[in-house]
Amino acid sequence: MFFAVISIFPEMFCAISDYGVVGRALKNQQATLQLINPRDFTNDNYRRIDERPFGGGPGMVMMAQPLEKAILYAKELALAAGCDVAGGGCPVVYLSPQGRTLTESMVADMPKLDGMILLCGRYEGIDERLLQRYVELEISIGDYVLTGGELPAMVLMDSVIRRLPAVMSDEASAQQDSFVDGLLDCPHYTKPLDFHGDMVPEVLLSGHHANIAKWRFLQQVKRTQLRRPDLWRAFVPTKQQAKWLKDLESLD
Ligand SMILES: NC(=O)c1ccc(N[C@@H]2CC[C@@H](O)C2)nc1
Repeated sequence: MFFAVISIFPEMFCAISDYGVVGRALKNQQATLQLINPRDFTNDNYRRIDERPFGGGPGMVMMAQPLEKAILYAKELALAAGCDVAGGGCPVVYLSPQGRTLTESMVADMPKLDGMILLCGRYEGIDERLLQRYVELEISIGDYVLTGGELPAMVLMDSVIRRLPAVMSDEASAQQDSFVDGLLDCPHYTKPLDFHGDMVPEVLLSGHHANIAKWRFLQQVKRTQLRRPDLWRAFVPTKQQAKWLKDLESLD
């Protein structure tokens, strides 16, 4: 999957390109990451990419022209990478608090894309005319304001790349399925068996996989009911899960 990032701080992205599952996926070319700095598309000696806002007010606004050139260059790279740019296979995505809040179900659909061009703003934001002309999808990672779109862009890429078929291991994808059906995750345990007298739940040591699956599911249910009643109300159990739910009162 192709990713192009437009940012005045491209160095920030080593936080995902140099570590862990995502770093490995990029190294193995299971996903590609092109970093594009709008400053390289300026014509003046100061490489200006921001200006004072019309109408006054605090701060600076990112100018349309350097970003437009950077977006057009990103589209060329996407084309060269085989993305169906004209057919919407590689949307320009703007990260902002005004966007649609990112959810796992949105993430689940993204690997179907050929790629994404992620536009990261700084200062007070980006000239509205650039956004209206080029942005196809506006995404927020939550209802709070950050100093830039880079961290949201990395959150988005991490959530998508980890779900690419070649990246996710088998047992993780099974786990992913249970999680993505709208329940919170179950508790996890590993060595040592005894942590300050806190022991690992017996069922997890039993080797009885059906009982373990049932216990984990009921733990997810309990946790979701307690912490996210909104998710619980929307949850639709499978036939097997519905059977397990009948035993909920027997949960330890
Ligand atoms: N919640 C979010 O996903 C989010 C995204 C971007 C952001 N800040 C940038 C800086 C200027 C403007 O481009 C928007 N804050 C919060």
